[in-house]
Amino acid sequence: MKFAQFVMGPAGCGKSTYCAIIQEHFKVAMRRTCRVVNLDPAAENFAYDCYADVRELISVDDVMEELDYGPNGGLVYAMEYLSENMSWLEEQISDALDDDYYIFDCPGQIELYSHLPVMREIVDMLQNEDFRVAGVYCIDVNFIEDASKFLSGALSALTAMVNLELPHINVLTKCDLLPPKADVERYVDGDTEAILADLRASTHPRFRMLNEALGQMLEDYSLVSFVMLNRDDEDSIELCVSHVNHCIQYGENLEPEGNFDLPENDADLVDFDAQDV
Ligand SMILES: Nc1nc2c(ncn2[C@@H]2O[C@H](COP(=O)(O)OP(=O)(O)OP(=O)(O)O)[C@@H](O)[C@H]2O)c(=O)[nH]1
Repeated sequence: MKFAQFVMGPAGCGKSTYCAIIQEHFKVAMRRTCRVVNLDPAAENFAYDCYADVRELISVDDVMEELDYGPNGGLVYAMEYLSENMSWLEEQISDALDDDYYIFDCPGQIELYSHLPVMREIVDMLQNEDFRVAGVYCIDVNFIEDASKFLSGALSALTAMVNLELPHINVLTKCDLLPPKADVERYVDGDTEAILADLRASTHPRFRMLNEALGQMLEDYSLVSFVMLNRDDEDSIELCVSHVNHCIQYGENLEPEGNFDLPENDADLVDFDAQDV
């Protein structure tokens, strides 16, 4: 069995940064390799060590230049091209061995998860290749400062979850930017009643039944809980990794790999045995 995270979320929510943080955590804290594959043909730059890059197959810039498409049409064209040339991606993962771990950094456009088949096709291919895949949906914590924004974010996460049918984790990114007294606990804890109370106070009464139906649906799908990720807080990174790994059952009984340089000072060693998976 091989393992993978499929990292999704709106443009600019911090997907690539999330991938870099997790790759670094694997390397330093767990001393295991984590290969990150860029699946965004519109990506510009990223901080992780990229194992394979879809832009070697096709980039949105090339599509826009050669076919005179706009950025959104170019992205859809590029992803459909990837779908027709799935052998490229199969080739990139062809040397994956048992217990290998991959992260796929996906494009953000919602239509790829709502009504285009390509992301589902990629997931199906990975599962056929013996990958156990977790869907990781990133939402910028700054965009859930009120209940209606939270509801929009949760519904877009639900779209991806329903479409891909993967074990699913929602991650609130950029928590280092939260002001000290920010009140996001109710969203993190999945307190649907508190969220509905906020919605009742902030939206017109004619939306009351709709809001309550949406709140009920989120509760039914257990979608109102999120893991907070603060890149400056190692405990929060570890918690996030352990949530994701728990849902794909990665890590039990795995030894660290022997090919990492150890820090000179033993005190710098991170206690990877304590990882809570
Ligand atoms: N302070 C802070 N900034 C972050 C964090 N994550 C991302 N950013 C910033 O947010 C911006 C977007 O981050 P990316 O990681 O490129 O986001 P993305 O979702 O991959 O973006 P697209 O690929 O364009 O959809 C960059 O300027 C990052 O430096 C974080 O955890 N903390």
